[in-house]
Amino acid sequence: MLNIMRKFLVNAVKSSSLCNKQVYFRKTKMAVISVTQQNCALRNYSCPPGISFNYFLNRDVKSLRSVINPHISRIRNIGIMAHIDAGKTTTTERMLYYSGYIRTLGDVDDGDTVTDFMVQERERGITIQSAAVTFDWKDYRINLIDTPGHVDFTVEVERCLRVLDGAVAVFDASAGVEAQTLTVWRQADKHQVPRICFLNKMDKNRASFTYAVESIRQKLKTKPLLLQLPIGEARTFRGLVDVVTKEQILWKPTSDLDDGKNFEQKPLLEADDPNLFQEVQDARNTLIEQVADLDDEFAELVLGEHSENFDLIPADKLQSAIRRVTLAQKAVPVLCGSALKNKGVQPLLDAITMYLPAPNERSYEFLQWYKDDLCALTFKVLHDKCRGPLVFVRVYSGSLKPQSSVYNINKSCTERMSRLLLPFADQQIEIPSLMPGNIALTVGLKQSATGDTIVSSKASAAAAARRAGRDAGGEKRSTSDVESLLLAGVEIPDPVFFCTIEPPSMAKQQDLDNALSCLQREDPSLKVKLDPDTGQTILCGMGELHIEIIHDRIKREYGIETYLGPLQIAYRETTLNAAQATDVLDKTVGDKRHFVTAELEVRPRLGERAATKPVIEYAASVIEVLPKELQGAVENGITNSCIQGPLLGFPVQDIGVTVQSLTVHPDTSHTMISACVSRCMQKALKKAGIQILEPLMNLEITVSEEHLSAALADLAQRRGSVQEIQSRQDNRVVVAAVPLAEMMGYSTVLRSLTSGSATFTLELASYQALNSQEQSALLQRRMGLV
Ligand SMILES: Nc1nc2c(ncn2[C@@H]2O[C@H](COP(=O)(O)OP(=O)(O)OP(=O)(O)O)[C@@H](O)[C@H]2O)c(=O)[nH]1
Repeated sequence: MLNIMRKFLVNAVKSSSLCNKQVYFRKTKMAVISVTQQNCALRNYSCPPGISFNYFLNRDVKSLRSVINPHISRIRNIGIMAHIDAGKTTTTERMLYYSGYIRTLGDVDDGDTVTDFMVQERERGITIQSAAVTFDWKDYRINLIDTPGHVDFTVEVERCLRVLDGAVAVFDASAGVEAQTLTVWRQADKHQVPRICFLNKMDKNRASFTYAVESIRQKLKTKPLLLQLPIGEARTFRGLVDVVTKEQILWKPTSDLDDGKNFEQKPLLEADDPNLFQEVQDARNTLIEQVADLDDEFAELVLGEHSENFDLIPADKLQSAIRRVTLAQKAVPVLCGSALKNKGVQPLLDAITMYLPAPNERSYEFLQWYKDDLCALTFKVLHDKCRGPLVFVRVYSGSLKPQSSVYNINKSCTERMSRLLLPFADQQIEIPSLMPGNIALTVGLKQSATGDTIVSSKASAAAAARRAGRDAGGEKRSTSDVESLLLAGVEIPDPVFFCTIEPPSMAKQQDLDNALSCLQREDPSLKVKLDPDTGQTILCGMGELHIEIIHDRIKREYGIETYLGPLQIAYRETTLNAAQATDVLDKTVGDKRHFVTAELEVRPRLGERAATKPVIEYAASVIEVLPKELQGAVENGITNSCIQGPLLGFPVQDIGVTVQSLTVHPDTSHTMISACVSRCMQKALKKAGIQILEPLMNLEITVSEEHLSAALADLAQRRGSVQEIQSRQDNRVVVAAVPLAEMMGYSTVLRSLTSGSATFTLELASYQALNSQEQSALLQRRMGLV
């Protein structure tokens, strides 16, 4: 019955070896995994041999299966997002504990949390993959996704955001808004995800509620609604006051167990603390005014019967109005606490159910085309050695059933799904169906990759495509246009680093290819290609940490010891000038003569921002006579020639192309047209002269005053230009632009310069032209001359 509950990828406990080469390690305390077999059994990471799953269930872990498909209004699909180290995993762990799904509190520093289950996550104390867990809080089903904070895994955050209805942004209350918070906040804006803010780490020495709120207001350009005030700060932090109800919540340790389960909730009286009482009174009045400004229904109530005395405004009316403005993304509720010290997480859970939307309160354009047919999105793939790929799906409409066939629009294939599982905390429960709004794991889908759209059949995809086509305002669209309307894709930024990867022997090449294709299905930001000159496999990633983790996973999960070549920068090429070229192709294959002449002009598109696809135009004389079906062949030829630039083989970007003349013999195949156009393009690009572009990064370093000058001196040697130095509490934040080529191994250097006290984030800003000296030095290096 419960035979499918097994934790995936949890051989972590068996491993205690450490990766020697570390790009990013957070804590010295994390040096060795300390999860013992005994811990493992208690935490139920996996089922040890000889012990049935019932063994675990019969102990006091909450029964998980009372309601498999709760009413949609009772579901919350929530993400936890933040800058690295803000405390997402610790907060998630507390949520699972207070909701009764785990019986011991895990700690990221001890490497035994539920959601950071990969070996690398536990060793390093960082989240790499997003993890989805399901639990119930009061009468609500919460599907929660803990996302990574490190900038190399931003794509992972974005693809999760698509399937979320709401998010909790976690902040370190001593740091306020940090670099990566801004990135994930922008992503959440893009996907229009309503949010609440949780100011974590209120127990830390330099924690400041006021500072953190101010930084949210200024840097995120949003309206914070203060729903709580802290009682005490830093060492004295001991509780909160609920501004809406004016109740104080004080955590009191009972005996020697301070797990935060016990707290006292009672009205705050003036006699308790007159200053705090007044502060709460003022905060409530401000909150009421703020909400009334944003919500007409509440404004009527405030201006009508309660205009004389805000105290009489019922808490539930204020809560409903806060919910409306949060859902409309006009403002963001702010709560506070300390996950590590077990304070503030239960009110946060209440706020999630109270203020964040249910799936049916969100509007998704594509739903109208599916009506009640199945529409689901895959947002994560894991590979389980026994069960094959496990694909996380979110159902938007219709329902999913095990032992059924589904159609994958992206891959244009029908697949059979064998089982459906709910990822309840660290167990998986088999379920008979999955209804709209809910999230589950599927077993059996072999082709589906992260980001695919799943429907019930090819016919249902075609019906949705017809409806989408009709809704396009009568405008005629191609099948591919309509299909793209049906899919909610995630833009994947181009990788900035690459390196060669080689198996220990040729015999292992096939295994390596299989491992890489599995990893690519899990992680669309990982690109793998073949070097056409050397035949070597090239791994392209979002950063040093990304590539290092992939290398490590190939070794641990697939048992292949690979060799990585030196990490290289993914440069780009563009043209310096405009140039024209002509080409003629005249080939007879069998009894068919293929004849094409092409004349093209290429030119730089100045001011364009990393437009990887060339902008193609046609001379009037060409467009008048060129049949639509040949246009595709011409454009393929142009686009393909931009994949590898003529100078160093890097992609060509920011160019415009005009097809000035084209003659095609009637029997000519499309492949021959593309080949001729492509050759013509290569000639034109060479004539135009190539300029190499290098990735320019936004760098943000948080460093103490004491180490500021050392960090700045080092930056100057790296062609870095400092744009701003901000103050963040006692620290300085240096905002700079630095070429990526100068940042290799920066974490090690910064660590030694600042005795490990500084942190930094690096994010692609743009591409900049190398000057002629730098360009010729690079050419010489690439040709092995220096
Ligand atoms: N003082 C204090 N430390 C905390 C608190 N919450 C988390 N931490 C610590 O902060 C560090 C980071 O915690 P995590 O929960 O891993 O943070 P995260 O945001 O999940 O990190 P990534 O997923 O790697 O981005 C760990 O050392 C935690 O013990 C808190 O409330 N107070």
